[in-house]
Amino acid sequence: MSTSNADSLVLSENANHPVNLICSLCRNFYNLGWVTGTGGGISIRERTPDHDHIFIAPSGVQKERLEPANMFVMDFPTQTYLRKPLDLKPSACTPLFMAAFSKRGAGACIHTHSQAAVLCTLLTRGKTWSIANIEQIKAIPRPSAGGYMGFFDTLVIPIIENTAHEEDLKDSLEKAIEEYPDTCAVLVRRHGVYVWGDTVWKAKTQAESLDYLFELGVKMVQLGLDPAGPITPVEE
Ligand SMILES: CSCCC(=O)C(=O)COP(=O)(O)O
Ligand SMILES: [Zn+2]
Repeated sequence: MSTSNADSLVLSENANHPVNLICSLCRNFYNLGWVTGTGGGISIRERTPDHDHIFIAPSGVQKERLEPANMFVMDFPTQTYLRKPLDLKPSACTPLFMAAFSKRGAGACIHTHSQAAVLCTLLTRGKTWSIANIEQIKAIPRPSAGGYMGFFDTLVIPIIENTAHEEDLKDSLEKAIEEYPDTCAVLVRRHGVYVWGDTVWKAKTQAESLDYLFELGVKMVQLGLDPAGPITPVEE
């Protein structure tokens, strides 16, 4: 069987090729309850000395059943599609993924519909969600200091309001990215979260750590504890 130039962009035996990673990670995310019922997904940017490509899954498909042949490939510098599967549309999250690539130089961006993320947005009517003094915060980067957050730091994640259509979140997500220069994530009220990282593995670690913190934060509120409150002194 002959293969077109465009198909060669998505055909690889390498498990770490972006299209293969999108398929395997989406199955992983599905099992975590992050991308059920077609919601959520991931986009990966591949920068080499020869090219700068964005790999995007199709819209409205069950993300745990993706195959490499379903993938869109965009040339990042010209923002034109190099590969467009017939009868499919690129993810509605594409403008949001592009914001993370353009404004943060991200290597991957993950969007989840995790219930823990959604619950955190419902526990406040404010524009941020916070948690403090939890070990897992140390997995979250703080680019302004050139490293990672510390145990005694307060993690603040901006929350934007949901819109009728995913793509209409772009302007408010970009605004949140600018207003919170240290953040690696933006929560979307009643919807989920976007998390990005310098590499696909950093994006995954950060998404897992944040989801752990979201779930913990929800449980703390259920127990009457303030996730962003001070450490209660222990008895001497
Ligand atoms: C029930 S999912 C609604 C759309 C959405 O929020 C989402 O994250 C999935 O968008 P896509 O276009 O990638 O299917
Ligand atoms: Zn979504």
